[in-house]
Amino acid sequence: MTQPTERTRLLPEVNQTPVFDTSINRERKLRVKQFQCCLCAIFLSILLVVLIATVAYSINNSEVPSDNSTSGITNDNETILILLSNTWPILDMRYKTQTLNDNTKWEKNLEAGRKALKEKDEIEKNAPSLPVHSPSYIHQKIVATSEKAKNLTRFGYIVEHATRHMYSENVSLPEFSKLCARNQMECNIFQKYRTANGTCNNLKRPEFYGVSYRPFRRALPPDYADGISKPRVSKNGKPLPSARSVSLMVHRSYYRNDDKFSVMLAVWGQFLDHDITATALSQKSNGSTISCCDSTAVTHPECFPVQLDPIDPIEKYNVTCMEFVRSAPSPTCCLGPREQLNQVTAFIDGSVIYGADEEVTKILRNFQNGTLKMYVTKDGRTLLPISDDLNDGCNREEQKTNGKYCFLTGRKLMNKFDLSPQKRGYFGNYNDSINPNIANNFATAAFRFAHSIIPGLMKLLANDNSNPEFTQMHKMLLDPFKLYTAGELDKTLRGAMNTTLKNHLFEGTDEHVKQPKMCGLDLVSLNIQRGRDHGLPGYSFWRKHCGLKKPTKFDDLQNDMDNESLRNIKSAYRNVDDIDLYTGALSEKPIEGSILGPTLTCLILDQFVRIKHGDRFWYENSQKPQAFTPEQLDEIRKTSLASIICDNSDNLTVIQAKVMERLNSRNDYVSCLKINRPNITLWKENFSYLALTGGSINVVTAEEI
Ligand code: HEM
Ligand SMILES: [Ca+2]
Repeated sequence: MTQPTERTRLLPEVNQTPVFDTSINRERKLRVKQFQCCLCAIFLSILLVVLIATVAYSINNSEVPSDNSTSGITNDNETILILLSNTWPILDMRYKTQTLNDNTKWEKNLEAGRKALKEKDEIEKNAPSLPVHSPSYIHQKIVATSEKAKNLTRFGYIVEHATRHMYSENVSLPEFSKLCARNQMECNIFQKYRTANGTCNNLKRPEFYGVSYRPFRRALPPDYADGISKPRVSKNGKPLPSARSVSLMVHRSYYRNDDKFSVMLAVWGQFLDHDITATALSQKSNGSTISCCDSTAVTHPECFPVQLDPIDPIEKYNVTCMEFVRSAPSPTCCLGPREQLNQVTAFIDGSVIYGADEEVTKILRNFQNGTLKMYVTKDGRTLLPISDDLNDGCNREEQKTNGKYCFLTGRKLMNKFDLSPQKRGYFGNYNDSINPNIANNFATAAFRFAHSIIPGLMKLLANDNSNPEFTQMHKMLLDPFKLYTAGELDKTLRGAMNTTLKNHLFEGTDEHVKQPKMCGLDLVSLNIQRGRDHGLPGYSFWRKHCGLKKPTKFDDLQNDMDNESLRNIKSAYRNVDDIDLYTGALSEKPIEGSILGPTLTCLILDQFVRIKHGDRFWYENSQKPQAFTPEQLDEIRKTSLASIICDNSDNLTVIQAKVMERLNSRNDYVSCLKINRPNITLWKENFSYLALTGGSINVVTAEEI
């Protein structure tokens, strides 16, 4: 059976009847659903810029919080100057790997890898799976890993164990001239549209840069306990403090309602995140989940459960261990340390909507008027299609009552890095030497900063905005079927635009302490544990990477963190180099007026610079044949998330123009009819281009750089 993915499992053409009505592919009047892929991707890009701009806006324009005694701010100008003095994007540090090629020299290593895979498959037969619909089950299912990823990561497993064998045989690494053998791929330089999997975007590295199903980029060499794949340990060789202890000790609840932004900012952020990162998790060879906390059963080699201290508040609920399965090893073309697999394209190309490879794209499309398949509710409204897996953790009636899943950069910098959208004209800084691939640190730590701004309660607002209802965020997230009821979609949209974000940088939810029985999972612990699983070096090394002062002792961080955070960090960790990136970076004093400290600013900026400057199909680029005309670009610039929401909601008639900002007198309701929209008639397909090339394909052969 195909594995579900969070993104899009469609009903197959025949005979699958989930709990709810199957779809009749009917078209509905809504205009936006008919957008072509490229258009939607552009809108995504613009909205990304809005997101960054919003964060950036906060960096320069927010009021300094009144309670500086706890949060403080970092020395803004000095930090910005340090950041600016880096060469951007910041150079990745290379490290040694050994090219895999047909050379039989490696065959015995690969043989050892294959043997390890067989052994794993054998152990797995007796290792338990998780109970369907337990929180961890849902977690493993929604952190979706596709069938394709599963098969690829099996090769990753072989490579990892081949590397281990090579090391154990004490084979010395010979000098190498290039990191990996590069296959040569032929690309059509006249290709007007992006490919679904990102290939041929970069003509120098057509099958690697930005492409889906490739390993995450390493900005710093990994720090594994054994140099190959075992999760990071303390500098003194002992285990690190448990991720859960760090979560409880350092990530204290520190609520301060941020009244500037609405939950829509986070909703958008997460949507964007899913366009650029999706880490493959380990699963059994038959695709089932892996349970790690049953001490009486066989332990799966990919288990890395979070240990709990006897004093943990969860203990009283008889929970002694937190489920955690490692991310799957990515196949690489080299023998070397373990890498993780990004299942999606690094470009902001709408892969979250259309799929990140050709096969998925085909499954999703109607092949009629450029429409996607949709689910049509009884009352004729269209929603996303339903998963075809009854056990995907969501697709169940009982889930309705059983929602147990519980989880809780400044304008100056933006301008400097050309991250702001142009008001007119083209963006001229495409650079084919830039590797846009998503950094492991970005997916695993830096961009997860936003987990700290999600409120526990969501407002639901009916038409007249009176009598708000409240629902717990985690319940709402796992109850998509509520949207089948007329009015619920609009209530949820209004709620997201009218609930303000939390700004608890030193994140931690009341829930993860008070209601652990409900959760069994704590997102902060997962983030920390994930960083160790991926061998992310400690926080201090990332400071150095960003040009900031690398601490050699805890007290060196006195100016960078507030007293309480530093005190807690000191009591949690033994060595300053042990501090996890997620914890250290979130504990930094924010740059004045921002919610992000310097390390997060640096890592996030670096990634977005790469995504924009390294994308040949960026909507503002002037390269032909894909370039838009200046007139088309002007139309695109009229798009806003507000107009998209107006067009796709059921009966929303008024909206604030800046939906990611709170409704207020300067951002008040306006009629949906008054919101600007692009004139899409400028996109009437021009076939003369095909006629010009006579339908023939000009091929450029990719070179090595
Ligand atoms: C209600 C809101 C959210 C929930 C419940 C949630 C939950 C999760 C969970 C369970 C994971 C996987 C944890 C692991 O096992 O390692 C995850 C990963 C992640 N989250 Fe969130 N998240 C939310 C919002 C956000 C937002 C707003 C952002 C960013 C703006 C974000 C960024 C990320 C990133 C980058 C990852 C790694 C994704 C990957 O590579 O697979 N999340 N989140
Ligand atoms: Ca993408």
